[in-house]
Amino acid sequence: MADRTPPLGVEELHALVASGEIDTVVLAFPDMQGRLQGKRFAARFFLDEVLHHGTEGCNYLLAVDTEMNTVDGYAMSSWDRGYGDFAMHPDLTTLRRVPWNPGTAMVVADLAWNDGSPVLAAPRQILRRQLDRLAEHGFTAQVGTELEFIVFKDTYEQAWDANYRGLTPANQYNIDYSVLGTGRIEPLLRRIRNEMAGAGLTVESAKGECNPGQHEIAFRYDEALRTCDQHAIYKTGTKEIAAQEGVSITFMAKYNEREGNSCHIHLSLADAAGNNVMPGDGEDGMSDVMRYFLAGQLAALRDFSLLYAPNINSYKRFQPGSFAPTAVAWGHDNRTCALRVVGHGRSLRFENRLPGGDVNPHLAVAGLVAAGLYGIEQKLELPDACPGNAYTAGYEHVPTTLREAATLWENSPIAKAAFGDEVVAHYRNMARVELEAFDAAVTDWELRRSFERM
Ligand SMILES: NC(=O)CC[C@H](N)C(=O)O
Repeated sequence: MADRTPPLGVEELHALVASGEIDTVVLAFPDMQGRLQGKRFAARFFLDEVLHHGTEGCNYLLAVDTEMNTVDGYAMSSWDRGYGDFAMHPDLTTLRRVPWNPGTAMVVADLAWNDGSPVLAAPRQILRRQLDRLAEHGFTAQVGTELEFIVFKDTYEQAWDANYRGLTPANQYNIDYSVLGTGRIEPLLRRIRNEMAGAGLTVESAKGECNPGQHEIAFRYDEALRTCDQHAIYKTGTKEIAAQEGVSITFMAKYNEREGNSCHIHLSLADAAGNNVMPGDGEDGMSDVMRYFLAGQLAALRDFSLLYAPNINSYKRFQPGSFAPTAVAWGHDNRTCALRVVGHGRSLRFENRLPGGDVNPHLAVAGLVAAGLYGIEQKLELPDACPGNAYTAGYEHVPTTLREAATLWENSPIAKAAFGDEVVAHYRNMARVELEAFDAAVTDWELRRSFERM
């Protein structure tokens, strides 16, 4: 990891503020959708006050819908409870520059109630709890997330005004792995790569993808919480850079009827010495721990789909022959399965192919860890690998709608045992709110089919 810009130290921040190089500090936390919510502080005020005492934010930030409407059904936050504050405490291990905002540093916050107790339903707290459980078994989770996105030549404002119709993608045809295709927007991709490196992320590469204008930038895996924080920073930063460049980028799971935007998540376990514990001596090259962990993924995949695919739109990706999964199956380097085992020896890991670009990484990785722990604790037996085309092999299907996923989640004993009733109810309500909003909406699909022809 030689090329990593180290996250900023507090002493260094003091010096940069004194010299005038940094004048702004963003303090933010990932919300239920994985978006960064918070405030931009004058750097001197941050150093004098916020660094020591934190700040506050309205607790409705974990109880609104995607469009920031107040909605009912959340036990921790409501009109009846007065929509008070929760505290935001900077996690200084996340302090970094964000080069796309000149003179600015950023730090991620943990949320707590006034009595100091953690906000259990906050995504970062949910992940921390599962990582603590994993640590009790002597392991850390090493995670990489692979976000795909589509670039349009229209600005975000033009896209909004056009109702997201008739936009011009940055490439006009399939540019999967095409160096010519990525070259077409290399100034944008290069800015994103270099400025993310300046924010402390370890960039690996950029490549083209199948849907016109679709690309992927890969980052090196890291410890789970760090990867998830960086995922949120990258997503926000990429949209900010796109806006500055007069273009727009979407991470939505399924923008149109062509290939969706995935966010494959890779995970391996390391022991206290940092060694990967996934490889073993058996014929399949896997350790018992890996087999249990993978069996847990299969057992909980449907119950935890809400964490991997949290929106109405997420479920439109799961189409046969699309490289997005439909089958609850695993295989060795098999891209037709929801779970793909990849790498050898030190690099052995599995990939969950369910999540789309709309995933909340903190929640999804919490799901992967909880599922794996279920497998370890129950010593679950791993079914046979799928050797061929999992799309047509008759496996159990991943949920096809948010409604199905929400019902599975709500009734899951695995979810209740791992996450607790409060967290299960909170995210069940989030799905209910989305479903009610969607059920009440008249879509352009209905208009096209019905206006004249019905
Ligand atoms: N790189 C790939 O395997 C393509 C994934 C595909 N875009 C999806 O939505 O899942």
